[in-house]
This record gives sequence, structure tokens and C-alpha cells, in this order.
Amino acid sequence: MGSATEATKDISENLLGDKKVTVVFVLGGPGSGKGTQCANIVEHYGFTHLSAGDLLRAEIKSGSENGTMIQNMIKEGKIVPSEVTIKLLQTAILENGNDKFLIDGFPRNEENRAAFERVTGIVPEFVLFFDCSEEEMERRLLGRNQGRVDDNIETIKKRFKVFVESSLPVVEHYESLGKVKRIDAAKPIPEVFEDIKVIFSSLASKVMKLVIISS
Ligand SMILES: Nc1ncnc2c1ncn2[C@@H]1O[C@H](COP(=O)(O)OP(=O)(O)OP(=O)(O)O)[C@@H](O)[C@H]1O
Ligand SMILES: Nc1ccn([C@H]2C[C@H](O)[C@@H](COP(=O)(O)O)O2)c(=O)n1
Ligand SMILES: [Mg+2]
Repeated sequence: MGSATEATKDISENLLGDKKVTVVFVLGGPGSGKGTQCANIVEHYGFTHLSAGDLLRAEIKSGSENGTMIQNMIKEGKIVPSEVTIKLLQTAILENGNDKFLIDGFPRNEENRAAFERVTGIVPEFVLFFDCSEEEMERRLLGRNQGRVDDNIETIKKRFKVFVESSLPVVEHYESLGKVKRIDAAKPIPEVFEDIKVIFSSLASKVMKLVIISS
């Protein structure tokens, strides 16, 4: 891989073409339930779920030249350089026929946020933020049992630290823009989804009104 500047230039040359998309960023600590609830939102509201973590894990499996670097960073709970993750997100958006995306686990830090905005021009509709205590998230991660290399107590502690130091400031940034919809993610799964439904049903009726007005 070349320098960050070269890689960013490469992305910006492709951008998203003419594709117009609606994006919701889904943020929250490790184990707060983002992936679980994204599956529910996909089923009920027709969004496509793009998990940055899943895309990075697929990149490792594909045998890509960045695979070893990504694997090492995930094991250490560190955040992979933005140009790598943005390229994966950009390709996933362009290859998909849908125009509504839940981007889960991204932006994870200020570098992710600024680079994504710069190279794609996408401003999120809103940020769905999963609020949950570390104690509860730790319990969930240790019980997840999906064979993830980062679901061990040592890496979990590092991921919590990165979340507080690097990811929460991104949430605060969007909060200052009035774009954060905060969910109490400590509740049981069906109750969390009931709260999410209120938000997405209101988005769906807002879109319907716009369609009626413009037609
Ligand atoms: N509200 C909930 N109550 C109890 N368990 C939950 C809840 N939501 C999710 N879980 C469970 O917690 C674990 C972590 O959930 P999930 O994978 O959705 O979290 P995540 O936010 O995507 O985590 P990561 O950032 O590590 O990918 C899973 O085993 C899931 O079944
Ligand atoms: N924007 C991102 C998203 C994820 N990663 C890496 C680092 C995370 O600990 C790991 C797992 O992500 P998750 O599945 O928990 O969302 O993937 C990253 O570097 N940058
Ligand atoms: Mg997840």
C-alpha cells in the first residue's frame, strides 16, 4: 500500500459516481448490540447493513495484501487506517443496488470521520448511538462465542479504551450537530428494537411526505 495521501487520492478519484445514498451511522461500544439490531432494521426497513468490522474480517479471509496488517490491528483492538476501510465501504456501496445503508462501527475515530466526509461527500441522515455500560458489554462479548480473535478479556479492555478515547469524540461531534439518536442499549433485545422502530418509522414517514410533496 502507498502513502495515506496516495491512497486517499485514489479513493477520491472514484468517489461514489452519481450514486445518491441515505446513510445512517450505527455507533456504540463493542458488544452494545449494533450488529444484532442492524439485522432487525434491515428486515423491517429495507436498509442494507454494512459492518466495517465484517468488511475488514472478509478482507483478511480473502487473502488480500492488507490481510496481515488488518488481522494484527484487530487483535490489538486498534483502528485500521481510514483509506483501507473507506475503500471497502465505497466498493460495498457501489456494488449494491440499494440506496439506503446502515454503516455499523464506522466512523470509529476522527480520522475515519473526516476522511469519509472528504472523499465521499456523504453526510449521515443521523447517528444511531447504542448506550450501554462496559460491565454489560463485557458480559455480552465474553458470551458471544463467534470465534472472534478480539473477544478475549485482554483485547476487550483495549477496545473499550479506544472506544472512550477515539470513538466517543465522534459521537460528541455529531451531537453538536444535533444528529445523534441515543438508544438505551442495556435493555433486552426486543425492547431495544421497539425504541429503534420509533426512529425508523418516523424517518420512513418523512421520506413518504417528501415523495408526495415532490410528485
Ligand atoms: N440487548 C441485548 N441484550 C442482551 N444481549 C444482547 C443484546 N444485544 C445483543 N446481545 C448479544 O450480545 C452480543 C454482542 O452483540 P452484537 O454482536 O450485536 O454487538 P456489536 O455492537 O455489533 O459488537 P461489536 O462492536 O463487537 O461488533 C451477541 O452475542 C448478542 O446476541
Ligand atoms: N471503522 C473501523 C471498524 C472496525 N475496525 C476494526 C477494529 C475493531 O476492533 C474491529 C472489529 O470491529 P467491530 O466488528 O467490533 O465493529 O475492526 C476498524 O479498524 N475500523
Ligand atoms: Mg458488530
